[in-house]
Amino acid sequence: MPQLRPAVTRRHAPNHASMNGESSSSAAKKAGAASDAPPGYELPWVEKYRPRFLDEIVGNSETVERLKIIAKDGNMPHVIISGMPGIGKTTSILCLAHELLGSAYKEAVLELNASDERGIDVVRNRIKGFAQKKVTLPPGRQKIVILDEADSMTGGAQQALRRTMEIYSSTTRFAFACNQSNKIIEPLQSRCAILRYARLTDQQLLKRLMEICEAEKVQYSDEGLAALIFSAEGDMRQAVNNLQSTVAGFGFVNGDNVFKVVDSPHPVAVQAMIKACYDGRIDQALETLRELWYLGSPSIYGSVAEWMWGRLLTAGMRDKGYSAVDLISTMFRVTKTIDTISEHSKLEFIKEIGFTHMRVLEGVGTHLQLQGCIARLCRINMRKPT
Ligand SMILES: Nc1ncnc2c1ncn2[C@@H]1O[C@H](COP(=O)(O)OP(=O)(O)OP(=O)(O)O)[C@@H](O)[C@H]1O
Repeated sequence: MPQLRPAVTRRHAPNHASMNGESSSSAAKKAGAASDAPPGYELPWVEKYRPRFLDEIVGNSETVERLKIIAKDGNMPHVIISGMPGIGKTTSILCLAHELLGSAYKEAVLELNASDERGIDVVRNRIKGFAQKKVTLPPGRQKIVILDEADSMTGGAQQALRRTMEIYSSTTRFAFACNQSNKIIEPLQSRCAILRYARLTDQQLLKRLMEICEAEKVQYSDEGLAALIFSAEGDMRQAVNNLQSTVAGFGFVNGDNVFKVVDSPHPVAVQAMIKACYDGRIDQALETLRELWYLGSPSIYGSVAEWMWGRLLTAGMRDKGYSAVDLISTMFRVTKTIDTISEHSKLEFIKEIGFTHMRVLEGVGTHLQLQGCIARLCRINMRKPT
């Protein structure tokens, strides 16, 4: 992952488009921007830059190659695409359907997602009705039923699909997108080709973000892009949404602005805390923790009144108030990326942070819990007294 560098290289995204004599709209097209929005209406960038062709999909290249072959040859099998949110599963299915069906898309595709009713009645009526419908298609092409977020369909509705998928398979194919393929019942899984999408790498996110920055003429720093990538954790939708929110809120994408938008602890502060633990500087580590936690909970003060006083007196000074879950998960992610800690200590740190994370999730998300974690991290590298 690109390291968060304290030195900020301020720059304006070079407008290669205009340098090459291209307009910014053609740069946007290069980044895959959809151009059918009415003038003056700004689409969310995740929609504006949703890939329209399989070629434009970033990452998971082997799986996307398989889809391209299907798009070329036709005769699409029933497919399940599974993976974490925001990595291009739905987009891939939509691109595939467009490439297979072209202008017949509107007539020959039935798209249902979690916002539609998808109980057993919909399977019996709408899906069956669509499967029975006659549509003239090029040879070797079938109608497509796209079931997005299929893992939230009821068991009964999934059971009801079994026969429909078989009876109408000569004219209708099914494409499921889901986060967890194990939530799709076994009989459906066995009827489908299962494709798994992995989370996107930092380089893949970076490349796409830079393309969008160029198309939108966004002002950014390297540190800002690294912060977007860090907070997105491989989720392209999150990265693009956070980019747009930061631009809308601040006009300039740097680390501080991004972390304000995503409202998570600044990794540079958390990194300093972890390094202090590694060096055995417990007072400093606890002080950083206090700054991040401070005023997060009245429990560290004698009474709520005292806590309110504390808030008033120190308002604007150290009002971070991050929750235990935010802090412990950032500690985990930051520890993974610190290069200056030996591999052995890193593993020990991650183990300790993992145990604390578990306790926090069990309900004990107190300041004391995190202080205990810091103390144990400091102990890892301490030499035993001789
Ligand atoms: N691989 C990718 N390449 C380019 N853009 C992507 C990719 N993945 C996601 N995006 C961007 O994120 C948006 C959401 O992607 P998509 O709907 O395909 O996610 P998903 O994997 O189906 O997520 P969910 O599981 O939440 O439905 C797209 O409109 C696009 O802008």
